[in-house]
Amino acid sequence: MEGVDHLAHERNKSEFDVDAMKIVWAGSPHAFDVSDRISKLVASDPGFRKDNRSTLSRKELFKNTLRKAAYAWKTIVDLRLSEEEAAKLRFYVDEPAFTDLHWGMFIPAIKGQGTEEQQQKWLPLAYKMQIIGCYAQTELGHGSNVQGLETTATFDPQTDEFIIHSPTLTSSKWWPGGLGKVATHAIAYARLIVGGREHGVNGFIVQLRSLEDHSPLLGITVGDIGMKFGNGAYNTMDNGVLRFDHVRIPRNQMLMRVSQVTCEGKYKQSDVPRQLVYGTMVYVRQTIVADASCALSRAVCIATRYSAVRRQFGSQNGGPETQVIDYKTQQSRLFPLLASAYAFRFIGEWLKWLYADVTQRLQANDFSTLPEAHACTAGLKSLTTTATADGIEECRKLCGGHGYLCSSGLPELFAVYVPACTYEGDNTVLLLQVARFLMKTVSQLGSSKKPVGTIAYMTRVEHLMQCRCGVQRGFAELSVDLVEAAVAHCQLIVVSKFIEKLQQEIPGKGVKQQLEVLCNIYALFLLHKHQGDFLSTGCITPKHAALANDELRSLYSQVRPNAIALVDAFNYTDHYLGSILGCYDGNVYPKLYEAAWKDPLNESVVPDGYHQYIRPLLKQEIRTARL
Ligand SMILES: CCCCC/C=C\C/C=C\C/C=C\CCCCC(=O)SCCNC(=O)CCNC(=O)[C@H](O)C(C)(C)COP(=O)(O)OP(=O)(O)OC[C@H]1O[C@@H](n2cnc3c(N)ncnc32)[C@H](O)[C@@H]1OP(=O)(O)O
Ligand SMILES: Cc1cc2nc3c(=O)[nH]c(=O)nc-3n(C[C@H](O)[C@H](O)[C@H](O)COP(=O)(O)OP(=O)(O)OC[C@H]3O[C@@H](n4cnc5c(N)ncnc54)[C@H](O)[C@@H]3O)c2cc1C
Repeated sequence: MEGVDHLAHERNKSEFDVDAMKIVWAGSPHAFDVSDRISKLVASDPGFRKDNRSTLSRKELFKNTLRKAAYAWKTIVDLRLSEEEAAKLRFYVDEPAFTDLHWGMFIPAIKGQGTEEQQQKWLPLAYKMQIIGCYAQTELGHGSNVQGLETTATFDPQTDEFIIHSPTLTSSKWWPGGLGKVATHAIAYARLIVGGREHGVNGFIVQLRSLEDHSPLLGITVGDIGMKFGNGAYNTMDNGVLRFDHVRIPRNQMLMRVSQVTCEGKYKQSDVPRQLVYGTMVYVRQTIVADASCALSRAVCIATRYSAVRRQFGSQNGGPETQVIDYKTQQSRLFPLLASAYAFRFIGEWLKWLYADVTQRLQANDFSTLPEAHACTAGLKSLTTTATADGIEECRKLCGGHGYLCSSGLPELFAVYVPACTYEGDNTVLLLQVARFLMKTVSQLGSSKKPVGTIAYMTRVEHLMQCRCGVQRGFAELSVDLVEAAVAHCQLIVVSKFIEKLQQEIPGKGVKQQLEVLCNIYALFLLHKHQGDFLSTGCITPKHAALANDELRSLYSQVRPNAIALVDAFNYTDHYLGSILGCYDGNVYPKLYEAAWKDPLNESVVPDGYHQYIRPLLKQEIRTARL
């Protein structure tokens, strides 16, 4: 029945203060207030409805996304929302759109790689959305290998301009979000050529479309790259293709914080690492880690609530069947994902601090922690997005057949989320960067440069390196093992930062105890998953492994009575979850049944095509092949 909380009996079992946990999850009382207020604002506004997405054609879907983006912007302006509130509103609108790249990459690129003068010119236009930007780095032929990009930017001292050109088909920009139909400007990455000499890849601000009639400017060929995975999903985003035919831009539209070109045609490299050109990617990778905890927690919330509602087998003397959340196999699949959602939340908080710290250091020309920041953002982006994509799929399976319905919210969440394993850096390529960082650290062991921070533990491998006098086989030859080492390194960071979080003052009855249980589940689940490595390297004995498995079972039993409360702590509205299986009141079956009849296919009792195709079949009016 509507209005009845079918999960009340579960919520009454909770052993901790859920409201206090909501503050922990949000990060602070202020952050909770903003999140709670904005999520309810979006949920209550029919202008942000999203339950019809799966029935729209691509063009209808995209036009609806443009409408929503404009409506969101009007809401932000009318309500005078702060930057923080506006970001939260775009988050809870929950639809990949050109605004992700305008706010998530175009503006950060100008802030990170533009000079003060360039920031003063372009940021006000971007903040007022008087221009709409995208981040055009990837090309048809190159994405991972940035130094392989082929677009050229040739300086013309006669006119004090750069000539941006796509010399080959494979140099066509390909994938940039927002580029296909909306962006008026791009940060385009191209090989800088001055006086016939190449100076690597740099970013350039290029106008693509007229601000009067939105038509592509002279020399610009631009369009959408076509349908992507899933029906709705990321097809609300106009990922685009772009070719330049000798497009001229003023010299002052090369982002010049890292490198400069003077009007005389003199190239100057600031005394900063060339890799600062990659700074925007580092920034986005750390935001993607926080986003992983959001995506995984959404899936876990749906699967946990539904696992408490769903009963299957186990009826005694006509009594109720067993809740599937009580099966040990369901717990062993679900609770590590619940623990991971919390673990990724806290590592996302730490990574945000690390990024802010390295940014502050860079302003003082202190590059000492840049390699660690690169390795951590690359590795943790890879680790958390892989685990989250796999976790969303596992949550779909945890919901049985109904998990495969669009009304479960899980297929759409999976289809929108999985490109995170690729964009902002293919996850394997990024792990190889971590492996390179680890190997460089190992090569420096024994020198005066002692490993600190997240690699401090590596002093303990020093003796291994000294006794291992074997021939150093090539990095490429060992890359599979090195990638595994990189994953282990990142997992150690996640566990250690979860433990550090527990050293903090955490208010609320039973809250810290619950987080300790989740931290232990996260760590012991990893130990169980990789116990072969731990046993073969002598890190643990078989007895330790058995103890760990026993403890894991005990921990699952401790989580069980608190599971619903732990996902309630995410404080997601039913609108944001977009899932009948995950609805707050657990009133699943009536909602599933009602939703089925809303499908367009049920607009008529007799389906289109019956008279043309089925009736002749049934009436044997179609000549059957001679037997
Ligand atoms: C649906 C809603 C989603 C919501 C998401 C939420 C928030 C996010 C907001 C927006 C996101 C929305 C949508 C997604 C958009 C996605 C956009 C993109 O995909 S943009 C394109 C991304 N592309 C890449 O990531 C390319 C990956 N490749 C690279 O980064 C580089 O090519 C490389 C792999 C790092 C290799 O570079 P290079 O060849 O130049 O360097 P190496 O020779 O390997 O190393 C030399 C040296 O440099 C160090 N280094 C490399 N990179 C960095 C860096 N970034 N910072 C610092 N240092 C770096 C490296 O460690 C080496 O050092 P050393 O060993 O000491 O010599
Ligand atoms: C939804 C989506 C949105 C995107 N948005 C943008 C955007 O806004 N702007 C933008 O510029 N780009 C964007 N991209 C592009 C994205 O950044 C690239 O696709 C990504 O960086 C991966 O590069 P790639 O496609 O060249 O993959 P590849 O590198 O071609 O990957 C193919 C395979 O090769 C392997 N591989 C590659 N190099 C090595 C190596 N050295 N050693 C071992 N294995 C290797 C990879 O692991 C992978 O298995 C987007 C992509 C997607 C899917």
